[in-house]
Amino acid sequence: MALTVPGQLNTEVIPSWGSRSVDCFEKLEQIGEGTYGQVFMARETKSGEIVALKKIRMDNEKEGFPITAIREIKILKKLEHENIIKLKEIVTCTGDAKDEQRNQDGNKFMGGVYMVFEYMDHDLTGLADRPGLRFTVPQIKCYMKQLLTGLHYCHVNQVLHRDIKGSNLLIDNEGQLKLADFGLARSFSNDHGGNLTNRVITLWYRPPELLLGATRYGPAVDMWSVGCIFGELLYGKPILPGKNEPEQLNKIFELCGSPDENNWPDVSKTPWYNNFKPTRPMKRRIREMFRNFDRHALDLLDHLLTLDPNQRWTAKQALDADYFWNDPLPCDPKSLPKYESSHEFQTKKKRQQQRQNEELVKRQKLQHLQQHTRLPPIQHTGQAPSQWQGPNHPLNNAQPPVSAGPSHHHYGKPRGPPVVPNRYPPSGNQSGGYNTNRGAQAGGYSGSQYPAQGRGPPYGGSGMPVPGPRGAPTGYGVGPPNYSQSNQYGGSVGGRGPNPLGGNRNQQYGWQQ
Ligand SMILES: Nc1ncnc2c1ncn2[C@@H]1O[C@H](COP(=O)(O)OP(=O)(O)OP(=O)(O)O)[C@@H](O)[C@H]1O
Repeated sequence: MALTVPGQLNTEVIPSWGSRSVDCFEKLEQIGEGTYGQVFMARETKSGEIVALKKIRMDNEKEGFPITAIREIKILKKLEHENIIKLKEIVTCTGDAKDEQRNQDGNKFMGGVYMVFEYMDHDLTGLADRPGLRFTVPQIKCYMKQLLTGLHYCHVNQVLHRDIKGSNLLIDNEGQLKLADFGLARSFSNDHGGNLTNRVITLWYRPPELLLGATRYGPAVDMWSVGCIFGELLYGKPILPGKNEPEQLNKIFELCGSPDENNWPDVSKTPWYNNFKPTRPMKRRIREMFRNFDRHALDLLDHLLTLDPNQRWTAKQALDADYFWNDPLPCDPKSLPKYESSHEFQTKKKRQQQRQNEELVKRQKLQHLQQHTRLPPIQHTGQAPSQWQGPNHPLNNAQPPVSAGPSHHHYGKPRGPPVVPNRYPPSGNQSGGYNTNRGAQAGGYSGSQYPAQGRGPPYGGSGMPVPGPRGAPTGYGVGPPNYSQSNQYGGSVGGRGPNPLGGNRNQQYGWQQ
């Protein structure tokens, strides 16, 4: 692969791409399963290097190679930055149907096209789901800073990610965080019509302008998602877990206040405003809900979760926030503890296994009860614990079955139920007063307000998932975003003067030593 200086665009074409076979790799285990295809951990046979292979799903493609994959490859080829996942090469496999059958569970790959990525030990959702794991404040600052630095680089280079969420933030055991899954990303440099799809970004992380039907938008959409991730890291669980689009908007308005011409000039011009405007004014409650957060954290959160996309902080503004320049400073990524690998796919699988075990134990107990109810009680003394009652038994570990949060794709249907038990340890305000149990109707919408499914513009009131661009590429329009491209994203990440605590904001956001 041609080398470029990190932080610069890679404009060279790599001629060898696609010329190698996937047979150069040995499949180790599956680490991801997405809308897009499966992801495997694999070893390159010759060098022994561990990589991640993402199989490009072709089964639904009548029209050849999927446009989303072409976009992802094109965008990733041009981005070169330490906080963006590195696409190393593309490999192919021409296995026939018989081979595919035979290799289904073996260590060979089936036919198709694979993207070869550098391997990352965790994704943020998988890592945060580890029982007993507690992120420290310097650690949260460290991850947030890397997320913002990577995103700033994307935006400077006129790329919108459009699917920022925990499972797309990969972390290695050196503490490096990298943005991944550019399947919904798009370059907005040569578009001049502003007709982009609004059916992007996983529901819980989707900004109000998209939910209100905007098709002219810019980097601010990613910044809303960053706000949701930040809130989640501090609060310990997703802060806006809507079940469907109307409920999502309602949750946003309950937390951020209802939009009006004062706090969001021109909101009434968004395509679906009249369908979804709240029936009563609602107060902005971020500072009240999260009142126990550190004031700098609260200030950053407040600026990220700003309703008006034009007033929402950019990645550069966020990197300049006092939060990152006051004690405790972000830690050096290398100083972070090393954890056993954890990907959302695996933690979910483990949980599923645990739930199955619990079910089995329940059924066995019930059977046992049924068998013995008519017998005199027996005293069990000195008996070894059964395989279901040992110290590692799930019942003894008392872990509630948890939903992994929304990581299913984009089109309005988050993975997992809406009420998600706390998956983070307390690191901010645990008694912050944010009531996730408030129902969709609590916020002033009348249920009848939504057009019936299939009628009218936006969403059916039923909360049914809406087909999205991966399934229907027609959703992608061409045209520029309507946000101003003036200097905001024009330069390198500069700071705003010396860090009072010794760091220098002009030094590319260097780490605390
Ligand atoms: N380079 C990598 N190293 C390690 N794990 C990875 C890598 N790339 C992806 N994964 C794992 O695979 C999962 C799915 O990958 P990715 O998001 O790229 O696929 P997708 O099909 O677009 O999934 P989704 O539909 O959830 O967005 C990630 O959440 C992550 O856990």
